Amino acid sequence: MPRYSILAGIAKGMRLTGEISSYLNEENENEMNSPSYSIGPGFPHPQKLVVGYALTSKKTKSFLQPKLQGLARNKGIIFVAIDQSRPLSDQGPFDIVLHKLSGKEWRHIIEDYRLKHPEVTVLDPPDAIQHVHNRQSMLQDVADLNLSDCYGKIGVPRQLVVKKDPSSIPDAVGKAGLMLPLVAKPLVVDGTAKSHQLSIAYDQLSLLKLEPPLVLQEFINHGGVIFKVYIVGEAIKVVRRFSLPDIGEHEHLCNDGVYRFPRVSCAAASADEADLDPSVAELPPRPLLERLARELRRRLGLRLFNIDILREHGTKDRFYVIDINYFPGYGKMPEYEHIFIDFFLSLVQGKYKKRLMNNC
Ligand SMILES: Nc1ncnc2c1ncn2[C@@H]1O[C@H](COP(=O)(O)OP(=O)(O)OP(=O)(O)O)[C@@H](O)[C@H]1O
Ligand SMILES: O=P(O)(O)O[C@H]1[C@H](OP(=O)(O)O)[C@@H](OP(=O)(O)O)[C@@H](O)[C@@H](O)[C@@H]1OP(=O)(O)O
Ligand SMILES: [Mg+2]
Ligand SMILES: [Mg+2]
Repeated sequence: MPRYSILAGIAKGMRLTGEISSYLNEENENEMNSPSYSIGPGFPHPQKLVVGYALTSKKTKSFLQPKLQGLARNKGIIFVAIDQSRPLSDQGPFDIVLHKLSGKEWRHIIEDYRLKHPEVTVLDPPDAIQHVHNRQSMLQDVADLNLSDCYGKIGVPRQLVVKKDPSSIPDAVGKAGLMLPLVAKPLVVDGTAKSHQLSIAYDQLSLLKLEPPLVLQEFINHGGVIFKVYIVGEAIKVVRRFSLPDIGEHEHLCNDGVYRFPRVSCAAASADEADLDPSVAELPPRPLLERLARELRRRLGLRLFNIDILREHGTKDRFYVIDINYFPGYGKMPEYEHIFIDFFLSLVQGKYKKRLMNNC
């Protein structure tokens, strides 16, 4: 029996008798002794909120930290691992499904599940995730936004997509009017280390050495600090990270070739406490981020993502979005545990209210 038909049943005055425990597989049975959550005033019956998750082991470790699990348990939220070797519909029932796995097969499984179980909140829809797995389409929605007069200007760097034939790159770069140096990024982000292998091309000749399919993006000097804007539903949290240093005239002239660079901004070390030039360190204006997050949530159809933003060095309010990631490393986001718990509760409260309205 789907959990939400139970909610609707309760709303109509039915009593709940031990049905929930049959939902939980054995390994979670002792969770039944933990507290339950109440989904709102006038709704006294306690419930368990079950979050099924299908994540890589790396993600499970970084996201499902003991503190999150403990706080969640106290609020009546339990996490249940999805067994990928068994049909998804035979598992649960879940209130929420969290997932980040690569491959077509998983996409089909989760899409099929969404269609068959509209009562379950799947975070997030596979098509919406696919959209941000391509470095061209991921930034298109930002480019389409006209956020030029919202406490600052926000756009995307000029960029060019090269699908094949590296010999055509210098010409294409010239025609598109892109200025060197350029950041070369694999077109598709598929969760592999290779899809995060970026390089800088300093001169025309080195463009021939690049391996399409890729995106060539103008390098934006930003004072070595990047802003990572984490979004969890309605919540927004910004952190500073160290990034690449500026490329001045001198560095540009003295370098040639293609330089691979490491995943500098992914490192856990935060730049939040560093002694930085205030004009570089100042966070982007809150109203700008709120507007951007709201628009992107709607346009992308995602609730769990982050946005990488650069401030052009020497400007106060010229910002560039350079990357959008689905279900990023939230474990590094301060207070992520409370933010997620509130988010999960808000999702079921929202659903419950909707059900009540429909039943009235
Ligand atoms: N256009 C740019 N101008 C200047 N620096 C850039 C630019 N694009 C990327 N960088 C630098 O390279 C880093 C990685 O770029 P990007 O975020 O696009 O790659 P990614 O592989 O998607 O990384 P992530 O681990 O965040 O998913 C950025 O954090 C930033 O330091
Ligand atoms: O490795 P971390 O935990 O930090 O998380 C990174 C995450 O890897 P994971 O999903 O395998 O965990 C990456 O996902 P893929 O593109 O490779 O799918 C991407 O979202 C990065 O931007 C995240 O770093 P952050 O932007 O938060 O610094
Ligand atoms: Mg990034
Ligand atoms: Mg990325």
